[in-house]
Amino acid sequence: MVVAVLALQGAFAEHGQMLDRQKTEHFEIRQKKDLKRPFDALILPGGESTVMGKLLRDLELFEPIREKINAGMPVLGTCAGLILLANEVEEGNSHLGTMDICVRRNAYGRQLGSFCAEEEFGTLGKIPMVFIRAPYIVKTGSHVEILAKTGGRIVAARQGNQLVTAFHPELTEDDRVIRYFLQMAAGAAERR
Ligand SMILES: NC(=O)CC[C@H](N)C(=O)O
Repeated sequence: MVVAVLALQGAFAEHGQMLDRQKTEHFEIRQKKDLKRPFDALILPGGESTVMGKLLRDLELFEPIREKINAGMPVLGTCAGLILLANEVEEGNSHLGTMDICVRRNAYGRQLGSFCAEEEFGTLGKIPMVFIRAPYIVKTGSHVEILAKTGGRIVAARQGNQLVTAFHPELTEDDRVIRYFLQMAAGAAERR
């Protein structure tokens, strides 16, 4: 299993460290030629979705990455990565738009911009969740499975090969979310 981490901006290094802890091979995608190297799964990290969206387009990574995801490449989008995957962004433009969700950016206001919570995640039990100027999901399409909520708001979901979290699993020691994603990716690799 080889995981590619989009490394244009934001918290990509932390994802690399998390993958190291899982003893999973990984490399960074910074430019178009990096996409030539084979990989089995992709991580879109947290950061600033507007900046990442612009860089994806400027560096001509946008279309090839969108095509890979639409063709079934397992992808984990955390925070800004979630926003990049959403097909609807309230009061803004969507980016890759491969996932049938509508998101609200910076959704908790300035005061509550960053906070921690502990909530049930699918069948994994209670997961510690770190939110940093996080979005939440306001609407999901019929093929989207809701995996976690905090304060009644959707903060994790899955649609087939796409897994998104509004929080940052890479910033805690708890490895259950990344293990869930790696299993999802291993299942997809088996089916190929
Ligand atoms: N920690 C994050 O990734 C924050 C997301 C950021 N507020 C955005 O809108 O892109």
